[in-house]
Amino acid sequence: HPPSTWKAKGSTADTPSSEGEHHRIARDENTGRKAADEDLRGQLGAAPDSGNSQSSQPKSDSSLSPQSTPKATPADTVNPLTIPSFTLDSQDNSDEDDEDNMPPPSFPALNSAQRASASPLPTGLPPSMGPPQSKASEPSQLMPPPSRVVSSNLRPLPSPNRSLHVLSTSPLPNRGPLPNRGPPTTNTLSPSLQPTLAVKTPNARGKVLLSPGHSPLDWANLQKSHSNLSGVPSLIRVTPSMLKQHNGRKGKLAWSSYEGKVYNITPYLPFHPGGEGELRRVAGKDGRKLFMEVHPWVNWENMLGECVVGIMVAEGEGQDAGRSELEDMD
Ligand code: HEM
Repeated sequence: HPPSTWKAKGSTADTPSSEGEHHRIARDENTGRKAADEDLRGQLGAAPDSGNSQSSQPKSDSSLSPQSTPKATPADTVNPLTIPSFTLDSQDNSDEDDEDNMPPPSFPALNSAQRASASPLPTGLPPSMGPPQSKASEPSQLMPPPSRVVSSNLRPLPSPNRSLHVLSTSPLPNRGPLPNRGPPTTNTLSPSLQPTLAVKTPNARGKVLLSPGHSPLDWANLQKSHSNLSGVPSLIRVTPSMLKQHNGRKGKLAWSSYEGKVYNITPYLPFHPGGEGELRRVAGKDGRKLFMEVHPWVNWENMLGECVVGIMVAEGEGQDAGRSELEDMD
């Protein structure tokens, strides 16, 4: 800034302006008009008469040319229009004038979020549906790529024993309910449907362990062999007493009747998925009711097709009676 002495000289006190306050301050800071003139002479090349620190400041200002600086001349000959104003107020006023001449600032600002959201997106979508392009362009705002699947991070597959255990404890689909072998917890079933006896499960898994070579497939293959599994040379007529005698005990065969047909269940005992003990319960008697309570979906005709002994007849009409009748006919 120019020294305050320039203000005192350039804009005289008789100039009515808002700079009067500054001029008074300038005069107060200096010793008077004489001292100010001495400073100006020093600036114009005249011999300085003192080492005043304030007089040296204008020398350092390269913008001040002695030829263009009118302040060395008497104040009455100076054209006020050519005198630049160095006061702070003048400088501020000039800036304000420049700002006044500038167009008003845009509102919202050209780079504001309001303007960005109000302007249509290049995709033509409404702003609410458009992707946050400005944010998406920043790498920090992008979704992280999916982590690579490493085999070591995967859970180990269940062991074969574990998978078998799960399968055994859950009901198989489309196979109907499992038999209730324990004591009844509820009394919702009719008395006829409730099991009369509690059946022990052969193992903790609730699945009967069949001996090797006695799987359902083994039984199917045995039936396909068309070997006579009935234990009789030909179909016979079976009386109720005859059926009762074949109860599978003490080395006797196990017969069971189903809807008028008599089957030799003896060879099927080790193949029965429900266990030999379960199947023995119907030995020597009609097993249809118990059979249907446990697994009505099982086709006993196909399962025991090669085990047919004969047909149920009334007492006194059994094989012996029939044979005698045939003998009588002969
Ligand atoms: C001769 C007559 C019978 C035949 C041909 C027979 C056949 C079968 C067959 C094929 C299965 C397997 C069913 C499946 O997996 O869906 C089975 C399971 C079963 N059977 Fe029999 N059965 C007979 C009699 C009986 C009787 C009288 C009882 C009980 C008193 C019984 C109790 C069971 C039980 C509890 C199962 C379920 C085994 C399991 O799911 O682990 N079965 N039977």
